[in-house]
Amino acid sequence: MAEYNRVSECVGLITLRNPPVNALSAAVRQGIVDTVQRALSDPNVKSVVICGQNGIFCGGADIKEFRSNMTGPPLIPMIHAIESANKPVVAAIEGSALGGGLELALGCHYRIAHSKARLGLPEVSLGLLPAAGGSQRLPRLIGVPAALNLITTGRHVTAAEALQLGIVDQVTDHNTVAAAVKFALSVAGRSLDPRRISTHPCPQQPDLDALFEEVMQKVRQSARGAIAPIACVQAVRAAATLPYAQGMERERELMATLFTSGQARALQYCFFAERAVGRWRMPSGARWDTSKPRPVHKAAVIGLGTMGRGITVALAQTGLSVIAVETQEKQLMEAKQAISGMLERGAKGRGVAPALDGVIYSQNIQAVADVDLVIEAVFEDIALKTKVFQQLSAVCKPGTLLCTNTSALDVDQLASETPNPELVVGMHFFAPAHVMKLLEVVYGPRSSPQAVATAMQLGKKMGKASVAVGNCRGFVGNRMLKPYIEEAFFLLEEGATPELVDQALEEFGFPMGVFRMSDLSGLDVGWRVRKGDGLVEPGTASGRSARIRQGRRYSPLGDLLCEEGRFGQKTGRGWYQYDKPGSRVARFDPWLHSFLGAYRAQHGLVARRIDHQEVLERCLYALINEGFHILDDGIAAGPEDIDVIYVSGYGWPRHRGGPMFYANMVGLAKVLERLEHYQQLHPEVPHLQPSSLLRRLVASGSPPIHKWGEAIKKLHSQL
Ligand SMILES: CC/C=C\CC(=O)SCCNC(=O)CCNC(=O)[C@H](O)C(C)(C)COP(=O)(O)OP(=O)(O)OC[C@H]1O[C@@H](n2cnc3c(N)ncnc32)[C@H](O)[C@@H]1OP(=O)(O)O
Repeated sequence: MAEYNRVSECVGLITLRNPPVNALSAAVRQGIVDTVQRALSDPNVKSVVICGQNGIFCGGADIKEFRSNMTGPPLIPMIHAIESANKPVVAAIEGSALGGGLELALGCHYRIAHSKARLGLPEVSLGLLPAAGGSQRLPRLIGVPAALNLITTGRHVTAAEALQLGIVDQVTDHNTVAAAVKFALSVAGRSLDPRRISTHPCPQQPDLDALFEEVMQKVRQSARGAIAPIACVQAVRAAATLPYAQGMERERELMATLFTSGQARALQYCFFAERAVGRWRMPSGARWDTSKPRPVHKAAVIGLGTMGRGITVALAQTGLSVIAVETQEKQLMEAKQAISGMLERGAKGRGVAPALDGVIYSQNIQAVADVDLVIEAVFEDIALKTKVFQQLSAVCKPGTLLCTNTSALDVDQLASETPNPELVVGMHFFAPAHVMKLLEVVYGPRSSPQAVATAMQLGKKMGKASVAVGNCRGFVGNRMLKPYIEEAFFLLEEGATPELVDQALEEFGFPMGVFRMSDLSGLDVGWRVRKGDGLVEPGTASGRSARIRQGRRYSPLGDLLCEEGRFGQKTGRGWYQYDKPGSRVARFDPWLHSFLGAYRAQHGLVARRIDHQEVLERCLYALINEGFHILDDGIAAGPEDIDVIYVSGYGWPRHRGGPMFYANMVGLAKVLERLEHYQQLHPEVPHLQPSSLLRRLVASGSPPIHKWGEAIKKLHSQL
């Protein structure tokens, strides 16, 4: 797990070997301890180089070991032994040096990095802090403000930035190990005292208290209830104010609390879930590893409204050549200007040239004749989309993949209107499409595995968290959102206020509660859908019957606001009021509160006191319950798919792992009991009726989430 060689006669070369990322497993740590000892005791060795195999230095501690009884030598004494060595030790950093990997490098006396390497302490994103001395050494090396930035955000820096910050001593474009060996030879015999970071004091920083207060305030605000960023600030404060040994003790105490926390479990679950969704599978048995994607060199986007523009930018930024089609000349010109602006801003942020030449604009759908893949992004209307698909089928070369960007329409219905339904998949982007991480790749019963593989691969290229899901109303994300929003409306009828509901959800960790979010996205969006579903009736009806539609409880509150022209931020009025249309600061609106009072009186409803607990249970458990239906229906292959969708696209707090992980943490029996309780109180609300899968999982002893897949298979085979 760590290989030892002597090179250039007097340099001991230690190579970490643990594919794919040379994580510091027990065996690797043991290997390092043994090989360092060997190099230090060999009188022929004057200096030592540590590198990683296959172009990657080290991806940090082995995260998989965190949930087991950890064995093998601990990291801290291992790094101390390197730092206190009497021969220079040089880290040769290629690929990544992250977490424990960078902490190992900080224990070395010198660091040489390849220009393409990335370095960072991302422990905070796993609910931890750099507790192998990283929180104490980094501030001593680069100063408190820069260390706070890196440790509390977990961001990775390029080799160039690492050099500028003083994390590395040299950057090379050539063979990093060769450069490190040469460097190691040049420093052999020099005094190592100034190179032992733990012996340095932190660089002086004026007004330390004010700095920490300011950073702590910022971190608390952005953490939305996550505890690791706060512990990171506390650990760096210890580095800045205490001697090294005491700082290490503080680091250890803070880590002990984080390590066993539910948040760390949730965040580490998210890390693996994001990778697991790439290993997609369909109910037909088709899978990621047996389905070969088609090459996509040229793509097209049809319809350049908000979504089409974002999709064009996301595609062009991957280096693809894109044909962007909009039939109206004025809209085409406006879109061209907007897309160029987005590409320029994006390129500036990434320090690269904008891919302006990668996009060709056209008013004519014939321009897409030779593309490999088309994404249709016209208005959300099945008749219009069907017409576009028929045109595309006539125009495109054989084998072109036809994708529809839709948030709710029936992908299978669209596919059935084309001669090659196997080439059709949905690609549900989220606005703004070039920014938002989530992509739902929707397959119908006739979509070919190759079409799914191609869309998934393209999503990955665009940097999206791409999740393959089955075709149903609302797919996964929006289908689960419906009962969540409905419960929020019902709570208003029963006595809650938008402020109360939003506060409960925001304290839980959502960036915005349901009503602030509805004001942002526009109340008219849901209104249009409900009209299409035949649910909206004139607002004069009163009494209980006005609130039962299509045989189930219905709240017309959202419709009534729309009838008043209150569409949210864009009209300056919605569930809240705004200074002017388009402004973003939501304010209490006395009109809304007297409207709610009058509405309750008209419908004979008596307002009661509702607390945060009830808001969370009704909104979140209704959403989770729909998640169980989705799993039972085979629309999502596993709980990870649902959780990645909610964390990457719907603002579910990452430190709570996603709705299905949260249900697992709360306890399935408790979720079931609360759903049953609310269902008894509200028998006319079908989404509070516990899903049969939830019941069956509880009956089978509530297996932990990583065993749900197995349990579901077993339960289905018993049906
Ligand atoms: C006392 C505590 C001291 C230290 C604490 C730590 O060090 S915590 C760990 C800190 N390190 C990280 O957070 C890095 C995590 N890894 C990454 O960011 C990326 O994997 C990386 C290294 C940039 C490589 O990215 P790439 O896109 O090339 O590969 P991918 O992410 O798909 O990973 C490939 C497979 O490796 C598994 N893996 C990655 N890192 C670790 C790790 N640190 N421990 C265990 N396993 C790791 C990853 O899960 C992938 O496997 P798969 O089977 O596909 O899930």
